[in-house]
Formats: sequence, C-alpha cells, structure tokens
Amino acid sequence: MILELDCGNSFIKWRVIHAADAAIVGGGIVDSDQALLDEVAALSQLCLAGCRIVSVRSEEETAALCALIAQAFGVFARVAEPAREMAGVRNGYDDYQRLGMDRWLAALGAFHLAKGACLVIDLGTAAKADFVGPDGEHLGGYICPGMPLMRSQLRTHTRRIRYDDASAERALSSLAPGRSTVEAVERGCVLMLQGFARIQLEQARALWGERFTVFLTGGDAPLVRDAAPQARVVPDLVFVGLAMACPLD
Ligand SMILES: Nc1ncnc2c1ncn2[C@@H]1O[C@H](COP(=O)(O)OP(=O)(O)OP(=O)(O)O)[C@@H](O)[C@H]1O
Ligand SMILES: CC(C)(CO)[C@@H](O)C(=O)NCCC(=O)O
Ligand SMILES: [K+]
Repeated sequence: MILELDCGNSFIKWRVIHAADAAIVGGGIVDSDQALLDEVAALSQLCLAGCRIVSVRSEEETAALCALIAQAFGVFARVAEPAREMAGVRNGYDDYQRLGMDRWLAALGAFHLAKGACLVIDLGTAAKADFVGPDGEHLGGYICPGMPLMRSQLRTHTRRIRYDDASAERALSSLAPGRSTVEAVERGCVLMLQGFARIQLEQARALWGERFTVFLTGGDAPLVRDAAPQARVVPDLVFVGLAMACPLD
C-alpha cells in the first residue's frame, strides 16, 4: 500500500492505495499532522510500502511531516520536486521552481488525462487557474483568494460581518441577492468564484476555440459547477500528477 499526501495551505488530503492496481483503501481531509497520523493509523490492515507527498508548505514543515511518517509507519516519504519538463508538459514559469507544486502536478495530471489543451481550475484556500496548450506548453496561470480567504478577509476587516458556519452553509441554498449579511457575503463570494471560472473559460476559448478540456478540482469545486457545465470534476487531479512525478516501484 502507498500513502499519498497533498499538503495544502489549510488542509492535508490523504489517501492509501494498493500499489498493484491503485485501488483506494481509504482517505480523508485533516487539518493537522497529528490528525493525519491518527486517521491513517486507524485504517485496518494497514501495510505501507511507500509514501509520496506534494506540499506547498515550507521545507521545514514538509520535512517535519516526513519525519513523523517515517517514525509512525516506518516508510520513507518521497516528496515531489519542481521540474522544468515532465510527462510532456513544459513548465511555463520564468523560474520553474517558483510554480506551486500543487499547480504543477494538477497540470501534469490534466494534460495526461486530456491528451491535449487543458484548463485547470483548482478552488482551495487559493483559487488557481492554469493553462496547458495542445503541445504540452504550460502557458502560466492565475492565483486569487479562494472562498475561505475572501470570507475571512471580510470578517476580519469589517465590524459588522459576523456569522457562524451553520448559517453560512444554509445561505448557499440559493444565489439570489442576499437578504441578510450571511447570505450577502456567502453568495457574493460564490459569484466571485464563478466569475473567476467563467473568465478563465473565455480565455481558453480565445486561445483554443472549443478544442480543450476543462478540469475542476479543489474542495470548493462544487460551488462553480454550474458556471462550468462542460468541466470534468476530478477531485484527485493533484494525486494523478503526484503518481506521475513520484512513481514508487
Ligand atoms: N471535507 C472537507 N474538509 C475541509 N474542507 C472542505 C471539505 N469539503 C469541502 N471543503 C472546502 O474546501 C475548501 C478547501 O479546499 P482545499 O482542501 O482544496 O484547500 P487547500 O488544499 O488547503 O488549499 P490550497 O490548494 O489553496 O493550498 C474549503 O473552503 C472548504 O469549504
Ligand atoms: C498558490 C498556492 C498557495 C496554492 O496552493 C501554491 O500553489 C503556492 O504556494 N504557489 C507558489 C506560488 C506560485 O505558484 O507562483
Ligand atoms: K491543494
């Protein structure tokens, strides 16, 4: 079995797969290293042969997590590293090492699945879009605040915006103009995300006509589903790229 980790800015997504056929044994989302160790250890008949990690955290934080994993499960954790070119995709950044590894791996996974031009929209703590041309040229992308950041900036920098998580969830039953603070903020931020998605689709169309594949991933992907009906929702897109960048056998 292989332990796969996607360490984002707010959450760690994990899953355990069988080495032979990539069948999923278990998985989840946690908000701390300790919670990760607890959840993975709780899997019955756990028998890890390896571990691969993609992280957008600092090198120190990532190394600390690798040490914890070695200690808890006795496996070496292989960390995905930046590359100028991999699996037919050429990194489009002036300094390829600066491109976020989650974006790079999602782009690798997307080009592999699309076998042609693709647009990746990844909605997590940050909202990201990346463009890969028909020949595998990564054209670059965009980074904006995602839903959690937009919401918390409004809460932090205003006196009268305050509400709890339960009312936030209820507010999203519709996107009609809000008649309460929670509706106005939550729906407003969702419309921002949808606007982000639509403008990226427009750019992709300007570049490639109708000949491209759109991928939607990240925890908040469902919020823009309607704005991008043609998109393939692939929640584990980063893991697809991770397996390509860190083969373990
Ligand atoms: N089970 C879940 N646990 C936590 N967040 C979830 C879950 N399901 C959906 N979400 C949503 O996903 C968002 C976080 O997305 P994601 O996990 O992709 O972020 P991240 O990987 O930490 O961020 P980034 O990719 O920008 O570094 C939150 O806004 C949250 O509302
Ligand atoms: C943009 C984030 C924070 C999204 O997780 C991550 O991809 C990252 O830290 N990137 C480095 C900056 C860049 O991609 O240009
Ligand atoms: K992520």
